[in-house]
Amino acid sequence: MNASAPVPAQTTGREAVIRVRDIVVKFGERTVLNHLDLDVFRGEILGFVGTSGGGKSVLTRTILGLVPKTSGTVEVFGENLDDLSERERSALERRWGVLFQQGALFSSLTVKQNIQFPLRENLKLSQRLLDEIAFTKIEMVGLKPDVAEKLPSELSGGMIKRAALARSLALDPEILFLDEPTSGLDPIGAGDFDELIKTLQQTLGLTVFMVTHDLDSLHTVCDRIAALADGKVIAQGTIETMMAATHPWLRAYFHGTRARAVQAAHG
Ligand SMILES: Nc1ncnc2c1ncn2[C@@H]1O[C@H](COP(=O)(O)OP(=O)(O)OP(=O)(O)O)[C@@H](O)[C@H]1O
Repeated sequence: MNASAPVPAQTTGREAVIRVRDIVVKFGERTVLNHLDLDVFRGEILGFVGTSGGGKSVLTRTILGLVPKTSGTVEVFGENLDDLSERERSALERRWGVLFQQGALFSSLTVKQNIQFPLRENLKLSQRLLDEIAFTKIEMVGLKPDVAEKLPSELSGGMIKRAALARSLALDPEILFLDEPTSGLDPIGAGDFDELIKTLQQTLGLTVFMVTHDLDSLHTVCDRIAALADGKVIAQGTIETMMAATHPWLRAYFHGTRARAVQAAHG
């Protein structure tokens, strides 16, 4: 780990399912991630916060292999992603699910077809089994069965998020990546979605990497938080650790007006 963000004692000895080491990502002259280290431990919900435009999505996309890095390593399930053959890489990718910020459902496909898309791409299953799985996932994310035949344009924002979540769960992943899952939802919808994430983590044993700005989510669902500023993880630990941190951005974020209101609400 870098000197500014030592791994807290309570996390040592746990299995890191994602291990990011010394990652540098540059776009032209601009360095977005600057020798960043991060661990995500099995079974936890890690909330990833940071300055706006600081590189949270870039880190997520780097872990997923969607952004080329200048240097550093990403290990997932103990495998260095750079060392994998194409076949090994596809097998590993089937073990994670991703929920992008806008849901990113295929607009011309029904919810059922969207959920079945990754299944068809990766497995050879009968239509009966495909339907059974789609309906299980729809139920799992708290949607009614009649949503199966609807197009994304016929759904509310909250339903689209749930449908996209159902698709990201199609292949029974062990890790779930969520990019600002509650953005665009009203507070009640956001609270319900947080609760759903927590329930899924507990019932499915998921490890969750969640980029968020939502202080309610950090308080209610995250086991641990990591904060990004100046291209590095500047602090990590529980919400109490974050609140005790002295970095100016962390102080502003965790002690601002909005933060005080949220703390009052969560006792
Ligand atoms: N493909 C790209 N090419 C060039 N610059 C990029 C690219 N992707 C991201 N960036 C830049 O990298 C920086 C970090 O972007 P990123 O989207 O990761 O920030 P973020 O922390 O997720 O921000 P926010 O909280 O506002 O969503 C931004 O300055 C962005 O413009």
